[in-house]
Amino acid sequence: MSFLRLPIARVFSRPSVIRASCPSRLPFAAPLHPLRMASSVPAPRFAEGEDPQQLGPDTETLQQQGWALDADGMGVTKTFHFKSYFKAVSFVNLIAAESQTKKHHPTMTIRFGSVDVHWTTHHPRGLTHKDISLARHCDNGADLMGAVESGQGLKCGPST
Ligand SMILES: C[C@H](O)[C@H](O)[C@H]1CNC2=NC(N)=NC(=O)C2=N1
Repeated sequence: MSFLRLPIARVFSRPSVIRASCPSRLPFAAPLHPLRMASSVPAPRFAEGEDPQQLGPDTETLQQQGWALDADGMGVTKTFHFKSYFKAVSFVNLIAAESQTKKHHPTMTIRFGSVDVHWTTHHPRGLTHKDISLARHCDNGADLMGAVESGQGLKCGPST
């Protein structure tokens, strides 16, 4: 079978598009590759109308920048670390302003010295170019706000 000749990483990262025309199959619309069935490695699942040829490589680049794909492949998350609570909140405000402009809003969790950002698209369901582009905006904004490596962020107790 031809897929057996593909490198494992390529097989596992092959993206798929969710077919909104068949809602009863959601969220399991993407055909699972036999090798991925036994694996927990997620693959991106793009919303109807998105271009997987374009967004597949873009998503891989985001993953290389520290963004993690949700288990269902329909969202991306990253934690940004800061040396002060004020910087963390300022970063959130920066993202909030762009979100308002683009009419696309992340889920953000502010901690003492870090912010978790999660992007997904609800309508149409799945990963879209908006998620990808705003995730990139977060990376740029984090640089602007002086984000640091995880070990260097402000900490307050073991769970923060
Ligand atoms: C009408 C309005 O633009 C939509 O409801 C927007 C609002 N913000 C949103 N944000 C996100 N993350 N996903 C959406 O699908 C979404 N939809």
